[in-house]
Amino acid sequence: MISIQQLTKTFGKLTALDQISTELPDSTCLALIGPNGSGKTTLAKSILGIVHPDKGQIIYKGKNIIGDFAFKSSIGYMPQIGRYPENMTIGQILDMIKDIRGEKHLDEDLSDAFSLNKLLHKTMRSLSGGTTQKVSAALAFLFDPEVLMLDEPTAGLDPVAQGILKEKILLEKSKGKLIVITSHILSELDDLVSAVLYMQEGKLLFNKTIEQLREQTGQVRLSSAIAQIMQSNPIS
Ligand SMILES: Nc1ncnc2c1ncn2[C@@H]1O[C@H](COP(=O)(O)OP(=O)(O)OP(=O)(O)O)[C@@H](O)[C@H]1O
Repeated sequence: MISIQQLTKTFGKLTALDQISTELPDSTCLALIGPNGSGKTTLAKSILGIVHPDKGQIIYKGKNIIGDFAFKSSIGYMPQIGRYPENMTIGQILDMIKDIRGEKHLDEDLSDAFSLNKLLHKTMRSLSGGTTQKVSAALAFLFDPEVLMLDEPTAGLDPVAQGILKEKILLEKSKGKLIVITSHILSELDDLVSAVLYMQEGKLLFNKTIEQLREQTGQVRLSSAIAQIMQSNPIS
């Protein structure tokens, strides 16, 4: 579980994160959603250690992880657009990252399911957007991390690859992992997420389970439930 306490981040006069306090439990696939500019990426990057918050704490296993580089080995990250050295091949990228991490225990489920072993000789420059996404997904899960942060993970993937990734996400959730997905495509989250954290203007509006959202709104589909909540609680 990750516990976020009074997390605040400003950029000049803009408050990107406004005293966010909430808990992200294990065995959860949590959707981090909200309008453009609401602070989702800033929150995700704070957990990833890319953004340094001004105030507050992010507690993982009893320790504040802000500025703690050791935590990074517990987290897998799939960026929306993966950027890799263009002249390197998929095989070289995989080998380089395995070398740097030096870990023996590898989870190659996604590499195998996406048949990346047939593409190892291809340079990153020559890959389609979807294949680059497959490499990013395979890397995020490769070291069997306890926490996964996935940014628009299925965007750009074909339906078969989307299905493979969704199955993998659900499998890892069932093993007790915390998976945080940032997405604007609510329909892709419907069969995946077990909780929703909704942000608006740097504030946390709610962090609720799917069951709570369904009970509150009477809606089965996530997109309909969120739409109903936003209509009944418009934020000016
Ligand atoms: N490095 C930065 N310097 C200045 N302002 C920033 C920086 N990063 C983010 N912001 C601002 O902080 C606010 C929150 O941005 P953030 O990227 O977290 O939003 P988001 O919810 O992820 O948006 P989107 O859905 O468009 O990706 C925005 O107003 C953004 O312009």
